[in-house]
Amino acid sequence: MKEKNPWHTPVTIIITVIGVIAIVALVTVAVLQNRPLTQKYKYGIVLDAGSSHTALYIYQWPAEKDNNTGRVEQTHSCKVKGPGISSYASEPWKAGESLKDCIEDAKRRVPEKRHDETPLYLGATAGMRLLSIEDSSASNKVFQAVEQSLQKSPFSFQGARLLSGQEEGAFGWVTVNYLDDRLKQGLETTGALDLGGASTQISFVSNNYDGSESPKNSVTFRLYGNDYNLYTNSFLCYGKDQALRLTLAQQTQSGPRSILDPCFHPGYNETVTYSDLYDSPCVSDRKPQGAPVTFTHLGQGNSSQCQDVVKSIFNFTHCRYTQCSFNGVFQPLLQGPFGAFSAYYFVMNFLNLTDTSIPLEVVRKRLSIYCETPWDQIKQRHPDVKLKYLAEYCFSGTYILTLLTKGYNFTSESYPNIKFIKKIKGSDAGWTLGYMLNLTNMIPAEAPDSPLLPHSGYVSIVTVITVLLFVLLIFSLRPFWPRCSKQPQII
Ligand SMILES: Nc1nc2c(ncn2[C@@H]2O[C@H](COP(=O)(O)OP(=O)(O)OP(=O)(O)O)[C@@H](O)[C@H]2O)c(=O)[nH]1
Repeated sequence: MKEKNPWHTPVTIIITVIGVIAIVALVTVAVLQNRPLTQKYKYGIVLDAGSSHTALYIYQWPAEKDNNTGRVEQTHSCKVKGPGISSYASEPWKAGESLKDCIEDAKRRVPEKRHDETPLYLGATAGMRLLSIEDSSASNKVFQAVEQSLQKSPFSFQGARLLSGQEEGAFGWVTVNYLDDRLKQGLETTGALDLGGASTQISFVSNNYDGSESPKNSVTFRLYGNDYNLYTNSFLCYGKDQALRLTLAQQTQSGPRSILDPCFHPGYNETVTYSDLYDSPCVSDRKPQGAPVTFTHLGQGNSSQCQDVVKSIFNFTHCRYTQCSFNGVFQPLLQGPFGAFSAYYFVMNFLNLTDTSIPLEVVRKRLSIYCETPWDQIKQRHPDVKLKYLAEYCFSGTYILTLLTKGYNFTSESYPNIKFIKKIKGSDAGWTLGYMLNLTNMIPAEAPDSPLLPHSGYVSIVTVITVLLFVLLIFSLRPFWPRCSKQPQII
């Protein structure tokens, strides 16, 4: 006598096997079909041809996600050796040559098969703005030389052009807010403070600015379905190197043989050529007549006098708007947090003053102690720092505080809203990323449709439904289940 197990009928076995195969097939298809493609990247390269130097930035983003925010990141940067391209006005070909090492570097960093589809841009800022004012033919020749050089690269060269101060300010603002993921989420935006060598930019959104007062300061954007009315202004000649020229020009108007500069350390002593100092459109019209060839630049290290001489390069006397920053330029009320980058960061970081929760008065006191320190001691303390940078930190720190408080009207209350930053999530703060995002149309005007479910959600739902179907199938086979009767089936 043998007990017959109903599960062993051929029909049940076949249905069970098919059921199991179906489940495995369904889950496999769900996983494979919806698996993110093996990550392929696209690349973009931007050259920032600044007044003091040129830098190359490489960006990358997942190939199938061009339109999504927060996905473009800087993977590498290369500092071009030598000065900015505007310094090659008398030998333009050298401007093109100077870029070659960084282009070679980029060729190694970007996968070879992506070279020809990688856009390459060069944007020139205040140094070239000044050169084009001074000598437009020389500036054109420099642009031609860099274009010729970049056309020879394997990348897809999209041209070299001069950015307006407004573009520089606005793209810096886009970069900061893109990297902070504020645009896509429609969050309150961060203002951008950029201090270059030859110009400085301030850009922010203010509720009391709709662009009607001083329309030249207005830039409007529609990004991810949100409208922004941005206030931006670029001050040519108020980057830190040109501002230093302005203060030195102020102190040498009578054509002296030596000056005792309160913004340089006691014991500092350098010979400066008048023609070098006045070789910039920012000061050239003020060159004193009959001055000797050189003057001796002596340091005094007197912070309050330094503040006075720095203040004197700003004009606060006329304002034809409801309110102004300086030099008669309109500025609405400051609003929200601010990111301050480029030289703001280099200088305040060196001076150990990036913490804006330190009261402004304490910051001033610390800077004044630093300025009063003799030059020999400063050099001993910082043997590895480039002497040119080292000599100027007292001036630069004083200039930054004066620009922020007297120029832009930051107060003890609003100063903590400033954050001195170099990078955000690994990418340098600056105009280059915003410029590339704009030219590659990577920030859509309207919010992109997001997928209904993430990949993992989709796989989980298919798995749950499949398991439910299997359980149903098992229940539908109830007639074949072994009965719970005590009577074994007799064959
Ligand atoms: N201390 C210090 N200063 C730096 C460093 N790199 C650049 N600078 C100086 O900081 C200032 C601003 O530099 P950048 O932001 O590169 O300015 P830029 O692009 O040359 O100038 P613009 O054309 O006006 O935008 C210049 O005076 C530079 O000489 C650094 O690593 N340390």
